[in-house]
Amino acid sequence: MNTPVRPSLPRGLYVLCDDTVRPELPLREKAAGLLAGGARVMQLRMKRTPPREALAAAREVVAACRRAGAVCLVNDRVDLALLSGAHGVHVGDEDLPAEEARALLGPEALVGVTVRGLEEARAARAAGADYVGLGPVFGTTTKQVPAPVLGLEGFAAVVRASPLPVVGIGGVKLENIASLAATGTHGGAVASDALLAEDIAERVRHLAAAFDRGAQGASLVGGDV
Ligand SMILES: Cc1ncc(COP(=O)(O)OP(=O)(O)O)c(N)n1
Ligand SMILES: Cc1nc(C(=O)O)sc1CCOP(=O)(O)O
Ligand SMILES: [Mg+2]
Repeated sequence: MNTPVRPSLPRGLYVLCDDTVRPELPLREKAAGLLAGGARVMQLRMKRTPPREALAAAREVVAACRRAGAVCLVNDRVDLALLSGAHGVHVGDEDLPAEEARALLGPEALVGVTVRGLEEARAARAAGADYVGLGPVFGTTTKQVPAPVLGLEGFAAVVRASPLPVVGIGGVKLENIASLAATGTHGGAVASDALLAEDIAERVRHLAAAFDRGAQGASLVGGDV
């Protein structure tokens, strides 16, 4: 019998293909720009797209990610992740619990969970999550987040102790992503800084390179900020 193979979450830049940022630009065009810039992991975040359109968009974006060799996760919607053949899902407090997402998607799916601190990261691990999204690291206008800004030091403290790979989110931009990476975090999630750029692909290239530079520094000095 074959053992199920779950993809690993690529390290580095994690992009959000988000319908709340620059809503006039179709998701498929956002995804095309993000992938042209070399995005290796993409979360499709649809908060304002009606269900049938969301399913069509998910199928299109997942197919584009698979052609490009990128991992595609659907935000919130386990049903859409299943129907579109996504690699997995990202869930938070207002979504299905991680255990139920895992039960529906199976052992080959990636499941990410939003956390606000270390205790929640430990609980996410116990619930079968593969990684945690930890934020908000910095202030953001993309979403009203019901939690205080962690700042780099607060974020780094959780990264050091987390039992799961951490993806930092919230206000991550070109000017701060290298410092974020220097905490030793597995990834940095970016929505507006990539999607509001005139040239999305070029911005993604710069963001990914800046993360990698910061991570390189972290590995040289042991990961402390
Ligand atoms: C990588 C990552 N981390 C956290 C979140 C936030 O998820 P959630 O708390 O479910 O909030 P919404 O994104 O659904 O508004 C995320 N999406 N991605
Ligand atoms: C969707 C989301 N979740 C957050 C959290 O902290 O849970 S912050 C956030 C917004 C991320 O967008 P931007 O890169 O534009 O700040
Ligand atoms: Mg959610």
